[in-house]
Amino acid sequence: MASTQVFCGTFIHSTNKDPLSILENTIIGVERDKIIFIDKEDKIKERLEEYRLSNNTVKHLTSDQFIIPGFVDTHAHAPQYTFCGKGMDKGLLDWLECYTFPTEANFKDPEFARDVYSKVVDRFLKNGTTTASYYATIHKETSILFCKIIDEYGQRALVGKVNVDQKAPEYYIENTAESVAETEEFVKAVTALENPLITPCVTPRFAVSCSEELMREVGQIAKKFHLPIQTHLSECRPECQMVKHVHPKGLNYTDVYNHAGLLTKRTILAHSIYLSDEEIDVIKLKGCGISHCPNSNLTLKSGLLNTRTLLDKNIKIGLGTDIAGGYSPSMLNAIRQTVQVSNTHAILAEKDGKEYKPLNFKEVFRLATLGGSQVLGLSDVIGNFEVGKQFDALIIDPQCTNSAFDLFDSDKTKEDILEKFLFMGDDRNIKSVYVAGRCVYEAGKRVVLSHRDS
Ligand SMILES: O=c1[nH]c(=O)c2nc[nH]c2[nH]1
Repeated sequence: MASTQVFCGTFIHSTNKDPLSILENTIIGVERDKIIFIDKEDKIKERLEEYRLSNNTVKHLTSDQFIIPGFVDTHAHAPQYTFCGKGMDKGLLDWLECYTFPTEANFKDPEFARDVYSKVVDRFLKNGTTTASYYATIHKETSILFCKIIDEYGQRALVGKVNVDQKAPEYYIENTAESVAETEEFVKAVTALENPLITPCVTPRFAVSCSEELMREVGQIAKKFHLPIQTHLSECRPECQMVKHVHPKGLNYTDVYNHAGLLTKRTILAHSIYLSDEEIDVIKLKGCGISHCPNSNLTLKSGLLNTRTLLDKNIKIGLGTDIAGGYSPSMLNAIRQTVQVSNTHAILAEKDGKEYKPLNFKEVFRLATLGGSQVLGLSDVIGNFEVGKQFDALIIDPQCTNSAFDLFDSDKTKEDILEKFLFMGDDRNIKSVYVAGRCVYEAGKRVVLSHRDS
């Protein structure tokens, strides 16, 4: 069985019960894209015989290295990568007008789009993001081109052609009927790529820039083709006020989406900071997931999501970089900023004489992997290491050349080393990136291998 590989060493992942489960001296067998066995290393001989495999199929990690699941970025605006790290002086609504809409308008041009989109996917893979839920732009053709680029690189992704039919500049607005028709054409074109790793995602930008009719119509497309939906919800106070003004029927922000049929088990709601208890109940009832994007929320001065409260209510939560509201395309940054936002809640609570249990690094590691897979409706497929799931994984090398951090004798356990990597590591410590069992990136060199090369 030439397409079977066996990885041998330490694996660290999360389960529903345990945010950090460390499997030492372990072997994981991967046939094509799927995990076919997980066993102790002392069973290697039996397993190789059972599957008629030679020793050459075994990849032994060094004693310092370990394997974790690939990161899942639940919210990223791919076209905004061009101004990532710039333009952090404004709040959301001015930022959209000043930087975002003018930049996204450029994606009408396929040459420009190809260059930027290739760099985004390359960067995300280098940073260990094996799955991303991307927003493209309003342009159908270059949104399809983006999917073809993701296909070439072998990343797993949800991708949305964005819908905007109001409250945007004239140069970046669609006619409602055209937006709906092009969304369906986009869905059909992406489906025709026949890449099981790429899912079209219905993407009404947010309630400010979408009419009720547009939201209803694209909601119907999601229903007809059984697709996920992504949008923004309650990101900052001026935006929440604006929604009341634009949709004046007296509904709260969440109900504006609910009445349009946009809240489903496969809806990804970015931000969701200023929700009332009633809104949280609706989100729970509908089974939607929330993408927490702390870098963006701090950079655009939007607010501080109370992740602990939502987790206590069993709402699905994943993390997002939200480039370029967030200035970093790395999920390691999203992990760190999630911890900092949670700590800020604890500081504020203490000031008010209240108790607040901030998230620890293990819980946040789970949000960046398994949590993200739940938010994207992919928890049967990815998120951790279980027999039957696909092998999306990162080989972490804490002792690589130019490592971003140092280890000391006091760093005794794999848990210590994972913690250091999550807070101090960077892409130099990510040695290899696997998506659906394929190595799509090796440190220092890109391996462009799509699923079609099998
Ligand atoms: O962070 C954000 N980025 C965006 O591009 C956007 N559009 C609507 N709402 C948004 N929020």
